[in-house]
Amino acid sequence: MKKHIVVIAGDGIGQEVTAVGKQVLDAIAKKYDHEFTYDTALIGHEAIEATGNPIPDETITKSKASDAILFGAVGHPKYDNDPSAKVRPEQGLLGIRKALGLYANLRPIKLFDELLSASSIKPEILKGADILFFRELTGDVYFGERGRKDDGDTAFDTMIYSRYEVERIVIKAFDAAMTRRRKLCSVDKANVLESSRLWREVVQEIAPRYPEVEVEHQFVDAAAMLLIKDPKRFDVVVTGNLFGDILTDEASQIAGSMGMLASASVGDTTGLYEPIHGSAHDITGKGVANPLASVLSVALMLDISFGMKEEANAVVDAVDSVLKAGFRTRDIADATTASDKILGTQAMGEQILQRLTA
Ligand SMILES: NC(=O)C1=CN([C@@H]2O[C@H](COP(=O)(O)OP(=O)(O)OC[C@H]3O[C@@H](n4cnc5c(N)ncnc54)[C@H](O)[C@@H]3O)[C@@H](O)[C@H]2O)C=CC1
Ligand SMILES: CC(C)CC(=O)C(=O)O
Ligand SMILES: [Mg+2]
Repeated sequence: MKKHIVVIAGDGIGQEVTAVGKQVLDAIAKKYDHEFTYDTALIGHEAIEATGNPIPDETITKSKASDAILFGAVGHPKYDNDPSAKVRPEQGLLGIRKALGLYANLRPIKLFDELLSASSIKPEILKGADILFFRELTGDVYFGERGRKDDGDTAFDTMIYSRYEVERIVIKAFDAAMTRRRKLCSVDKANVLESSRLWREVVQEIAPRYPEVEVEHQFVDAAAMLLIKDPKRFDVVVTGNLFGDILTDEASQIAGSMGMLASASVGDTTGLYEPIHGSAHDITGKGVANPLASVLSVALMLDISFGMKEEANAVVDAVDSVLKAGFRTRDIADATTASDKILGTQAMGEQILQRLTA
């Protein structure tokens, strides 16, 4: 099969982990006789440095022409410590999501058994946890009106949702629940927020179309607690942009590390595949970042955008095999991991590639 992929590695460890993801794509193309062609594009801090714009038009044009996008991360400490900066790397990521209409962000939380002891949660609580988050990605407080008033001493961000925005993500989540354990948890803050009351209303309206799906509503504060107390109670979770952003970083601890969580952002056109983590300034350039979230993002691309189930499974199996062999990056190593099995980013990638080329 012929596919055209745009690689947008971005900032910080985005560069390091995406290099491994790209090698995995190459290995899959070779093993299964596919023709993957590539283009690269700028985003975030590196795009600001080169063009003054965190999301150059060229990046959008190339992305629109792609079959899929492999994305790394954006962010730079310079901006994190300068609240007054008007042009910011994160605008690049928000901008590409909006421009491509990528309204549904799928974040699977799946624990590899080998990592049971890598999490700070007790193994008996974790074992068997398997959650699929649907995070709405192009609305909410990230895209609502924001600004300052009273000579800059008052600031506001608007949490805003329209009915159609809620409907389309909720339908996707129900459809996914039908292919899984048929449980859907909708997370909101409807006891306080009007946008959440609209959200809950829409879920209640759509639910009768899926009589086989058991629906529950949780307030976001309680959902945050239940995720750690009893992660196995969740199957599909659907929520807004802000709540989904926060809850999935929390849920990464169910999978052992931020470095393990992949995501797929889909809408009506191309798909964008990225780790859920950011540019991780604290480890950038050290060669220790876990590349498995990028590798697993490639698996999601193969499956969701290209319909290559066998290839996707081969990538997930390679990750499983590497973990079974005891290899770990620093973030998923525990006290029992032998020091010679703790690998850097590229060495971990090599282990994956060895299995895909065997
Ligand atoms: N999707 C994106 O591009 C995102 C970008 N950001 C940006 O990234 C920058 C850093 O933000 P943080 O809050 O520190 O979030 P972060 O996700 O970059 O890092 C959080 C913690 O997880 C660790 N971590 C993340 N990915 C890892 C990996 N692959 N392997 C091992 N450890 C890993 C980091 O070392 C850090 O201790 C900021 O500028 C922020 O705006 C943050 C989140 C998402
Ligand atoms: C720029 C942020 C919205 C990125 C982020 O934290 C995420 O998408 O998870
Ligand atoms: Mg996030």
